[in-house]
Amino acid sequence: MSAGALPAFARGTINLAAASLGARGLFATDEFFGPLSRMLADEPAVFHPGRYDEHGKWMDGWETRRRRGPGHDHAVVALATIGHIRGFDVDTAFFTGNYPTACAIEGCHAPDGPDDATVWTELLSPSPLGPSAQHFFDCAADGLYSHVRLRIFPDGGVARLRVYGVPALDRKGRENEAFDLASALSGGQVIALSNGHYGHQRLLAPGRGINMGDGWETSRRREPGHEWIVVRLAARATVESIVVDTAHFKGNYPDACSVQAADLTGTTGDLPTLVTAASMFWQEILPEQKLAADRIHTFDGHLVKRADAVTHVRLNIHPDGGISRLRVFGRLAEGGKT
Ligand SMILES: NC(=O)NC(NC(N)=O)C(=O)[O-]
Repeated sequence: MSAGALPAFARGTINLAAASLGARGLFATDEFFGPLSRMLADEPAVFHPGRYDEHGKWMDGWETRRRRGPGHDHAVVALATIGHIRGFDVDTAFFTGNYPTACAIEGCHAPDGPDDATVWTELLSPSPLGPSAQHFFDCAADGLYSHVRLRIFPDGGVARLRVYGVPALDRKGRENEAFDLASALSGGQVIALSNGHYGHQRLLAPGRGINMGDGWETSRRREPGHEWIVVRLAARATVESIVVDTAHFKGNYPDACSVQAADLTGTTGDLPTLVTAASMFWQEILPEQKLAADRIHTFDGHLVKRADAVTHVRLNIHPDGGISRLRVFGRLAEGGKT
């Protein structure tokens, strides 16, 4: 596998253990050399050869002290949202003389947090780890998980733990209310786009962008036309309002935006390829609207045309630029699992 490439099990998933999505370290048996929170950072781990702190060598990850007796270390992570788990990346980047020799992972479904009575299910049996490398493990477990417990044998450092999974949409209590169906935490997902030169991964993330790198930004368009991005909603829904946030995009916010939508229930085949060709003809639900720099734009009832229930939306930006967040508020419709 080439550097940066992800295994097949990660396709269509998000990292449920990403701090930027809301995952948190809840407990660790020891954090002497490196706090658990560092293991959940989004950015790839780095190494600073001359950097030491009062505990020893500064390492970019969770690192426990050397054990001098029996036992092993473990840590509990609250996932960003409850989901189905497809696999893991246990990354020991830069841990060369202090990586654990093996790890194991368990999961539980405890929306209010695990306690002594919590039942943990083994998701990864003890598996060997090596120095400074990503270790991908697929996970065939059924069920929904809110937390994982990482065991390391006997001690040592893990630069990053990534838990690849698919968020489970919580429909309870939502039958009669509008909510953001594009949210990555509900299962909204970008499936195709015309240009993502400076990234697009955070377009559907929770919260506001912290800087210009926290959103979708295209390169400068040097020919006629415009850029677009297609989002699969968390479920089939009727759209009521749309929020387009240009936070931090000041010299490069798009001049205008528009939104189209379609119901692709029952469509089979390679959806990213299909929508690339077909989405330009989808029904327009928001006609072209002027945008402003660094601002939340809310387009509601009188602008958003009430379409039938849809499963996908296409945000067009004219002609190019950056959008920090897209939110698509709607109500659940019958059937049509996307
Ligand atoms: N050079 C080290 O990293 N040593 C120790 N770890 C840290 N972070 O200082 C250790 O004992 O594993």
